[in-house]
Amino acid sequence: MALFMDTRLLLRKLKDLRCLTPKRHRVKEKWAATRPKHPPTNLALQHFDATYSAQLGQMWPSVRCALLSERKYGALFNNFSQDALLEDLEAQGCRDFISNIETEVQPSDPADGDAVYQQLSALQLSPNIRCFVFPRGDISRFKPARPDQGGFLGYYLMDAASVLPCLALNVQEGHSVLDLCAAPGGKTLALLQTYSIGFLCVNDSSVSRTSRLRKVLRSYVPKQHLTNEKIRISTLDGTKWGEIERNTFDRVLVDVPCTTDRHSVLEDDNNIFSKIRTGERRRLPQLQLQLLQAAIEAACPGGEIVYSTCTLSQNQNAGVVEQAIAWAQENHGIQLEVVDLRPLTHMFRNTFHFARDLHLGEMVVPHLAANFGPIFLCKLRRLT
Ligand SMILES: C[S@@+](CC[C@H](N)C(=O)[O-])C[C@H]1O[C@@H](n2cnc3c(N)ncnc32)[C@H](O)[C@@H]1O
Repeated sequence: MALFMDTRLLLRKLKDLRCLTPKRHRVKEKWAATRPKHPPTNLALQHFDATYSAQLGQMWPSVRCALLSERKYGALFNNFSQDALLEDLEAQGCRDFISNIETEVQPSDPADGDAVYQQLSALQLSPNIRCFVFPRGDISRFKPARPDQGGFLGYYLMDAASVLPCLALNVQEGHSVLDLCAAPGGKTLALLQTYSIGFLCVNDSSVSRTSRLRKVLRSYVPKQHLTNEKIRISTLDGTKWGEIERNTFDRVLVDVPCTTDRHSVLEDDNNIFSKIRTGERRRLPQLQLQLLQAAIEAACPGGEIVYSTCTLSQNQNAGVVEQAIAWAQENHGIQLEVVDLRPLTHMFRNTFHFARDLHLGEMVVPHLAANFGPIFLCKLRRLT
């Protein structure tokens, strides 16, 4: 009997060996017929090779390599969970990169040390946001988070650099905050960790993504923090926000749709470089501009806006911000100042690889030893 089974197994194996099947009898596998001739991931890479080699010069080959390699995650710690996870995470060898800044800030040049420390004390970071990462060069993965006794998950896995726009937003006690493009909700969750927000408006034009966001909030945040007095969730077109609520919010986060560079080179599904989405992709800078304009109008005078993307593209980053600043001045007499985020990048320079000498904003660039990003962020303050 055993001999019979072995023979059958052997025969099946032999059948699998294509080299033994005469060519005329070979059948093309199904995927070969349905796979697009030009997979979107290839188109994305071709596009990036053309634009980023010009934009990033010598840096592009190493950034490209990191972009194509496995990304690193951060575990956004959920302060609403009852689980004693801190020790567990630390025992795994990871650390909270935000509270560990004391050890990171060691100005190599004592001459510029004072200036850096002055800037650091001026930069009040949103309190209570904690995000754990494995050390530089360590590519260990986090286990999926488990629910605590109350059913709340202990951490949310996301690109650790995505926390930077939330930190830069600098939410203070009682602030009213608008998260204009919020789904699936990683940054909303980070903002809620501050416990400081007076009222939070969460919006995303996509109904399906907003339901994911609701699910995320239910899995991490107790009901008493999600009452109508504290939070409002909407599915409006964010570009129209200026027509709904002007001069209202102390803080506005506008984390716009973009070419999501990392996703675009790795996943064919839902890829903005697929042929049928060419028009949508070309219209992105215009949509991003309209969303940033709406965010500027929604902020109150003195209020602050953080614009963020997950692309390296200059057109979708500094290009959009420049146009929005000019538009606000010319059409609404709104004066904006660009807030210097160098203290923030200095603070986290041991965790992330930042682009050097951008003329506007800051950018986390993927790097094999610290494979986070890309994340671009630029902070504006309304002076009028
Ligand atoms: C980069 S994602 C936001 C990610 C989110 N901030 C987070 O941290 O999980 C961009 C979002 O913008 C939304 N979006 C696209 N067009 C929009 C519009 N006109 N108004 C509002 N949201 C829009 C998309 O549905 C998408 O969820």
